Amino acid sequence: MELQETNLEGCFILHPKTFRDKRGSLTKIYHQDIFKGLGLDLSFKEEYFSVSTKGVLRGLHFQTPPMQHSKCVTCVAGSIYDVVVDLRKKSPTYADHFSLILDSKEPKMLLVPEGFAHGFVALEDNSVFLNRSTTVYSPECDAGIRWDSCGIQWPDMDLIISDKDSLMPSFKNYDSPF
Ligand SMILES: Cc1cn([C@H]2C[C@H](O)[C@@H](COP(=O)(O)OP(=O)(O)O[C@H]3O[C@@H](C)C(=O)[C@@H](O)[C@H]3O)O2)c(=O)[nH]c1=O
Repeated sequence: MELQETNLEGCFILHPKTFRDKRGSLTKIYHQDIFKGLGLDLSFKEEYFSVSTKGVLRGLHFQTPPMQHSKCVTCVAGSIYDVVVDLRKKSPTYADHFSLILDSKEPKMLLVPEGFAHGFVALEDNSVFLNRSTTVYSPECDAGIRWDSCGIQWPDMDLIISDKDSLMPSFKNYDSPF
């Protein structure tokens, strides 16, 4: 596993090892000791996946204290345009974002630390997003900011957005707790 820094401190791209043979491939996306060796001593508490049609935008989401979490996200089928926004008020990159394409052909993960909002757009039908978090889901602490309020250049396509996400506060009207 290789760790690649991004423009946002504490947010990393992880390049897992993929074994390929005539049957297909096998990719190891989590190994506790390897993560520890990379300085990622995280205790993951929950994991889930979602399936999205092309054009579905989910985000920008995070959990507020005391249920804030780090997470490790990837795409195991199809492809997604994945984005994080730094909500840490004291960070030199506060309000900045980072984006990358995650897909199953060349597996990568994004390590999203506490204090970041996260979202993505599915670039293909049946894109499968996999999320592992260091706290469990808390409806009370489930929060977000509007996808189009952070200066992100989203892919130019017809977007499908939930009512919940459409009604999120804008970045400038949100008082970040981080
Ligand atoms: C995220 C989540 C949702 N749910 C429920 C709540 C709701 O009824 C249904 C769908 O929830 P949402 O609309 O919030 O799902 P979704 O928009 O896919 O939420 C996800 O978006 C991406 C961008 C993230 O970064 C994730 O952390 C998560 O917030 O699933 C859980 O029970 N547990 C969970 O962990």
